[in-house]
Amino acid sequence: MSKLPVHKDYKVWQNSDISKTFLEGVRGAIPLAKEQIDVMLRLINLTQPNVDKFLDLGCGNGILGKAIYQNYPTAKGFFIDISDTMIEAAKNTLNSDYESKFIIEDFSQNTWINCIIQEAPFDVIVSGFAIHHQPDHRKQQIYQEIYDLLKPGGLFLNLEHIASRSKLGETAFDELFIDSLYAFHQHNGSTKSREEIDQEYYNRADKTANILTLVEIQCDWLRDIGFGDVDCFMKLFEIALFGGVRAKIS
Ligand SMILES: C[S@@+](CC[C@H](N)C(=O)[O-])C[C@H]1O[C@@H](n2cnc3c(N)ncnc32)[C@H](O)[C@@H]1O
Repeated sequence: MSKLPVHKDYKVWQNSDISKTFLEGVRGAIPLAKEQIDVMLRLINLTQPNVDKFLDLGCGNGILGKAIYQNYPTAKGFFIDISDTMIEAAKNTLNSDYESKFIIEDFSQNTWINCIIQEAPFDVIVSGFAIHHQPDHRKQQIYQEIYDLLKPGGLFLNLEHIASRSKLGETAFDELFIDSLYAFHQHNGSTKSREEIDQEYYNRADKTANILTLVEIQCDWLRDIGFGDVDCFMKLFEIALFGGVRAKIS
């Protein structure tokens, strides 16, 4: 069973042990992680002939932004995260190969905009598994803030942990994730049993910080804000890649 402290909100990520546990023991076990990034890049390629500036919100170690650089190596990337451990990891991931700016900031308050507004507009804004810690009214405000930071025609993609519509979907997701974690840890030489992994999964410190919402509802919020081409582009049980394009004429 996990010995990490239990937090009730997104500030759980400011605990460096929790951030490290995610980076070392969970990120690599996310099912279909490579495919999610491939689909993200495909959508960026289809909508953005050029990417001058992108933002990775709740960047962790910068895995999503790093993928964008593969196709747009001259882009300027901005990486925001509340955790200094994560920002350090992002700096290490990206070295000095690319033009990057790293900002420690909390997007739970609308004042986060002040740290980045002078760099707007962005061609692309991505976020991975970060916004779901906010209550629904704040999620909607964040999506509006993201819309305002995009150029007309700019793309927002959220790779996110979303709610299941059914108990079956929830159970299938949990079982898949535990199998994937078990395989990942075995591959890395761990002797933990599947039951131990199962216990850690259900007792993990950041689980109580999740505020999951159906992807259909979140897509409707994006449409209400004015995003076009809104879609859930990929979904595997409780993992969804969804987003839309800021209207070209406002
Ligand atoms: C599950 S990790 C995902 C990291 C990365 N996006 C990825 O795909 O691997 C969630 C990240 O969101 C960050 N985060 C959560 N709430 C935040 C907030 N209110 N402001 C800024 N960053 C936040 C955490 O510190 C953490 O790095």
